[in-house]
Order: sequence, then structure tokens, then C-alpha cells
Amino acid sequence: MNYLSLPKIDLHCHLDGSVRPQTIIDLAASQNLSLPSQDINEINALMIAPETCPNLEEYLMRFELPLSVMQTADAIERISFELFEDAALENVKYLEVRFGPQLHQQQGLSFDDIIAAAVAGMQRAEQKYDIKGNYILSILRTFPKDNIYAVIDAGAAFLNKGVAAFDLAGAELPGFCEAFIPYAEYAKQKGYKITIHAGEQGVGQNVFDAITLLHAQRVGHGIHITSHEGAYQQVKLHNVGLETCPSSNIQTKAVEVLSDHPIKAFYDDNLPTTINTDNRTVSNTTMTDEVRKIMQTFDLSEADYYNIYRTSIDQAFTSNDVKQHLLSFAK
Ligand SMILES: O=c1[nH]cnc2c1ncn2[C@@H]1O[C@H](CO)[C@@H](O)[C@H]1O
Ligand SMILES: [Zn+2]
Repeated sequence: MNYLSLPKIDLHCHLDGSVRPQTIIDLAASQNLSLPSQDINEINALMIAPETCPNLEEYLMRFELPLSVMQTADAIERISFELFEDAALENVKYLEVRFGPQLHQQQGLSFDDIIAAAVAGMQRAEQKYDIKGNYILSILRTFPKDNIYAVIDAGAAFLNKGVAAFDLAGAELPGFCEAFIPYAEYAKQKGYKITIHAGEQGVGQNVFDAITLLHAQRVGHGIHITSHEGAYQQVKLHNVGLETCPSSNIQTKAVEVLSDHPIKAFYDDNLPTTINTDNRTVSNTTMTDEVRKIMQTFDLSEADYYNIYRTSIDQAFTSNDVKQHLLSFAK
């Protein structure tokens, strides 16, 4: 099977976790920032999370270095373009990228500038390559909540013009959802779609809460629904898309080894299961690698792959026109 040439869809990919190492070196030089090293291999090693981190927090430390160079509009535009370019060159036909606008204000950029730059980079790539995309705005769960409405308001101007959805990311504690009910409600009213990181490090109850309290239409990872019958049934009942990210799930110890990943059981039980990268640099992966790993580990056929591809189309936060275009690549 030629995994590179398969048409692919990535619904869960973080901008700051997918920066090219060489771009970090270039941007640090042009921004007069000092780096721990100028050697591309050492920069790469600093950004790639170990094969198994003790926990999600250890994994999340890898984002500091890329974020240090992502504090200007030009840098964000470039990194956004390059991510869509990298994906297009491996036949990703549709890509939803998420990032946290709150993480890009170290030099005073406004939320509007930050979101506009990310969208502009995506649109430049859409002109050049056969790829379409949308942005998802991630709120950091561990950050002060005082500017969440401002992020939602700034992003609302880009809805249907490059921004599609609202997300919660960062460290996952049991019971985190309740504190975010008013923000998810507000985002929904403004017209955002909703996806929430849940059931990754935290308990299955978080997935149940994300669906029932925060209107999640998809969940990031969702692994721990395996040990929570109520959450499992909610996913099934409401056709909630499971954005699984196999390599990342091993690194953060959401699962021990790939053969233990519940993705095949989810697929066999007709849950809306998708394959995604999470972080191309931090997880040292590509969509081609993720698809290959899952297909080989679980002995999936080409027909199985296209079932998953069609589920990704169904779950994508995009227009019917784009969905029709994506279906044209399906077998
Ligand atoms: O797998 C993950 N689980 C939870 N949070 C994550 C994951 N990957 C990245 N981020 C967080 O999302 C922020 C915005 O992109 C990143 O800076 C990182 O803190
Ligand atoms: Zn993620």
C-alpha cells in the first residue's frame, strides 16, 4: 500500500506543535532571539517529546521553544503556510489546525492580529496547493479565564472565513468541564462548532461532561471512554467524532503500546473514528506515518481506510462544497 499517495484528512493538529525546526532557527535569527543551540538536530531533539513521557505535562513542555518565535504576525503567517504546505505535500486534502491565541501575546499582538495571521498563512497555501482547511481556536484550560470571551469575539469575525471551531486544550484534570460551561455556550451561540480535548489523560467522565455540558460535537482523543459506559453511549448516541492521535497517545501514556490502542475496537463498533497527527513536530510524525502505523498494527484493508476517510469528511467542520470535493478522492 502506498500510504503517501492515499488522500488524507487531519482534524486534530496543533500549529505550535508542528513547526519546522529550521523555521525556529530562521525566526530566532531574524527576531534576535537566542536559542539553546543552532544545530538543527539539537533543536529537533528539544522539540520532540520522548517516546514515552511520564505524563501529559511533560509532553506539553515541548511547546515553549516554538512559542518563543511565534509572537509576531509574520512568524505566525509563515508557520501556518508551512504547516499546510507540509500536509499538502503528503496528500492531506483537508486540515483543521488548532492553536491558542492566548499563547501569542508575549509581544502585545491583539487576538485579531494573531487569528488573521494564521488564517492568511492557510489561505496562501490553499491558493498554491490542493488542500483546504479551517482553524480551531483552543483555550488553555490552565490559563486565567478573563480573556476567553475576547478570544471568542475576535475569532467570530472569521467564522466561515477560516475559523470554524472552539476547543479546550492543555493539562486535563477530572471535572474540568463545569468551569467552562458559559464560554462553550457563548461560542456555540456565536456559531462556532465545538470540539474538546477530553479522555486523554483524564477520566471518561470528562468526555461525558464535554458532550452533555459543553456541546462537544467531537472530542480530542477520547481514549478513556473505554472505562466509562455513560461516555461511550453518549459518543454513540450523538455520533461524536473521536479525534484519535495514535503516536501522541503513546507518548503521553494515554495508552501503553499501539496494539493496546482502542481505535480498532471503536472502529469495529461503528463509533465515528478518525486518525490524526496531534503535533507533527512534538510527536515526530506525519499523517502518512499515523495512517501506516494504524493500518499495519491492526491489519486494516484499503476499504477500512476509506471508511475512516469518509468518517473524517462527515465529521469535518466545513461546508458541503468542500465535503463534496473531499468525497471525489474517496474510493
Ligand atoms: O495532546 C494534547 N493535549 C492537550 N493539550 C495539548 C495537546 N497537544 C498540544 N496541546 C496544547 O495546546 C496548545 C495550543 O496548541 C499547545 O501549546 C499545548 O499546550
Ligand atoms: Zn491535541
